[in-house]
Amino acid sequence: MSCISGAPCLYPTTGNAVSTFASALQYFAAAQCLLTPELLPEASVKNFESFDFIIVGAGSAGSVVANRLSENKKWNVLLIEAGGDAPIEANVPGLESNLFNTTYDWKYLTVNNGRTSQSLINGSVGWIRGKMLGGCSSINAMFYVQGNSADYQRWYDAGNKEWSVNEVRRCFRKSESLQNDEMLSDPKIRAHYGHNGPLVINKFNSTFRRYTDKVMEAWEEIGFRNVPDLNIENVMTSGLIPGTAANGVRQSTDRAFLLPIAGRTNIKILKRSLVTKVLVTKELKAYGIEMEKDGKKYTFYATREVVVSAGAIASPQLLMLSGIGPVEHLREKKIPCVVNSPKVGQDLQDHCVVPVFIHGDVPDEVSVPDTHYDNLNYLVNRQGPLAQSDLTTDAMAFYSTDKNASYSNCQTSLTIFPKNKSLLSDTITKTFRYKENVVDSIVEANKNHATYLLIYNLLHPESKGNISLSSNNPKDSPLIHPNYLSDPRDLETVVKGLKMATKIVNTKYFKSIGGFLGRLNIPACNKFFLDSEEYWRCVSINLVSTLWHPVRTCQMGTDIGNSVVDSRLRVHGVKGLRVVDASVMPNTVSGNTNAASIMIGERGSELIIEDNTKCGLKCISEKIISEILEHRESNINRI
Ligand SMILES: Cc1cc2nc3c(=O)[nH]c(=O)nc-3n(C[C@H](O)[C@H](O)[C@H](O)COP(=O)(O)OP(=O)(O)OC[C@H]3O[C@@H](n4cnc5c(N)ncnc54)[C@H](O)[C@@H]3O)c2cc1C
Repeated sequence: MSCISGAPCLYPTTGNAVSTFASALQYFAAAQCLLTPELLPEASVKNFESFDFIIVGAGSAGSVVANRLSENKKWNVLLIEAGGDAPIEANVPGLESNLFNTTYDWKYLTVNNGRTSQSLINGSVGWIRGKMLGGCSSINAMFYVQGNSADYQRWYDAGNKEWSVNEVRRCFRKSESLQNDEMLSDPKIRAHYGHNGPLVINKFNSTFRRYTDKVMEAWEEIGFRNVPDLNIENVMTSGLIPGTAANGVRQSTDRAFLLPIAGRTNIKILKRSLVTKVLVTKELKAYGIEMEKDGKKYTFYATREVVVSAGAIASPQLLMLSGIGPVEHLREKKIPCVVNSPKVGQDLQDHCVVPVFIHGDVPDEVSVPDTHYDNLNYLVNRQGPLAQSDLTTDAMAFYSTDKNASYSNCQTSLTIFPKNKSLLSDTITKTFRYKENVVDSIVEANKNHATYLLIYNLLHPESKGNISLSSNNPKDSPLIHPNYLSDPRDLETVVKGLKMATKIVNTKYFKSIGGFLGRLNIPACNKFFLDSEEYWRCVSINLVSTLWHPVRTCQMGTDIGNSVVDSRLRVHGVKGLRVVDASVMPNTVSGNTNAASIMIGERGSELIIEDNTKCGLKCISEKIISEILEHRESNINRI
């Protein structure tokens, strides 16, 4: 037997060395316990119990709503989540991709349209979605991006008067607790962020910093100015983005908004419970929900409101299952129509992705002992590769294909794979579902070269997708038609944006490391010159994928003809029912959508609180109480 170094292991010892190292081993064997926060207790709830509010979904927005509504001790709140507690992998940033395609992911797949994404397995894009406390905030890449003020001005200009830029900015600050010393030392940055909110914002200590610094110099060289804060300046700029991670641990919304209120007696949380229907009276007032847990059906009542925060896929799905949606579609799925709401599930927007692979001489292969050291470093110091996302670095650029634009239409984030990195093949196969021929061409180049992956995404797509029901069974995944690049303007912007991004290959840094653009083996595109417009047009059509930012499927707006909810997030046509999550965005934002979803949770809670404080107990009408009693009687009799 010999040590890693090759020295013999059976070396003379007094015994102390053995016990010293053995105790260290014991420490490391138990170290995963140091990573786990307390678990939120499972509520004990009786079937047919009543609450003031029922919230469906404990994700980015729903966790915020649950926290804010239960601040009022007089209100009883029930929060229902389809998934369970997040696993250890959700706490450790560098294990993010290990959650994909597990029971903690809804594992949605888009419908193959026979035209785009044909170099993906079965022509369908994997729409990862968190199915656990924290929702997608427990599985995402942790970038904290607020978007451009012009995005919110558009919301306001479309008639959504509750969403002025000032209100939106105030609600971002309400959630935030900026804890990065360098950022705090800059007065402008300090003033931009909030400091007393539950959500910790910090920066990653990237282990790739010496390379990200060089890529930032390269971005500067091609006109994407380096700035100290990308949430303040995000047009033709590059920099390091802050993250929802603190001291090497993910700050998901359950950790930030639910754990601290575990002691409140007026909130109950049900886990692993699938809400299947919102109950609506004949007078069109929501008065409860039906759900399933461990194969049993339950009914719970809401005397004030039902808040749907199930995310951009499941929220429209639940509305349709409850009879609120386009009448023809409901009829086809044999669901009685409660309200004909034609925009439910429509006008879906998503940030679509096209990858650019650039190969170069560094960074070199990571040795096995280095990997072991990295793991120990994380356990002891919460530092090293495991303290940052395994899918991306924190370097990012925002730019526009239009020279005079006031906000960006392209975003690029940077991932670095050292030479011969097995994670590269895993990432592109499992995460992006690329077919073998594409994967092989990238992995082959990575064998002897480091790989810089620029994840390009289109920020303001004109193409509109939709979500519809595959059946009236709540357990069946809905049909997702993203319709990426169906509007020709999108393809033109993507091609221009990619051409701007690839200029980086000719910068000083990339020349110094022998950088070259990798050709992707896509048979349909192999006839085109590498980096030509035709090549990128072909690659984009064949490889288009997602950054997992679906929005707008329950958009807010002025009436039922153009939207699903009003500016106060009340579902058009039904009283006592709101949607509060990413699905209500009237237009997507210039960046990743987690921060905006949390902000929607904050603003939505304020609107609910305002409306329910104004009317006091009058919000609970006698009519509703008698409906609930009648419903309970008839159901209890049936049991
Ligand atoms: C892989 C990935 C990476 C991402 N990276 C980033 C990033 O780095 N930065 C960023 O800003 N954004 C990122 N995003 C996007 C961002 O996380 C989402 O936009 C945001 O979390 C959406 O919040 P939400 O509240 O609308 O929905 P969610 O967070 O998805 O919450 C919905 C919750 O409802 C639950 N639910 C659904 N249906 C039911 C039902 N019928 N009954 C009970 N519960 C139900 C779900 O399980 C889930 O917990 C990423 C997303 C993914 C998937």
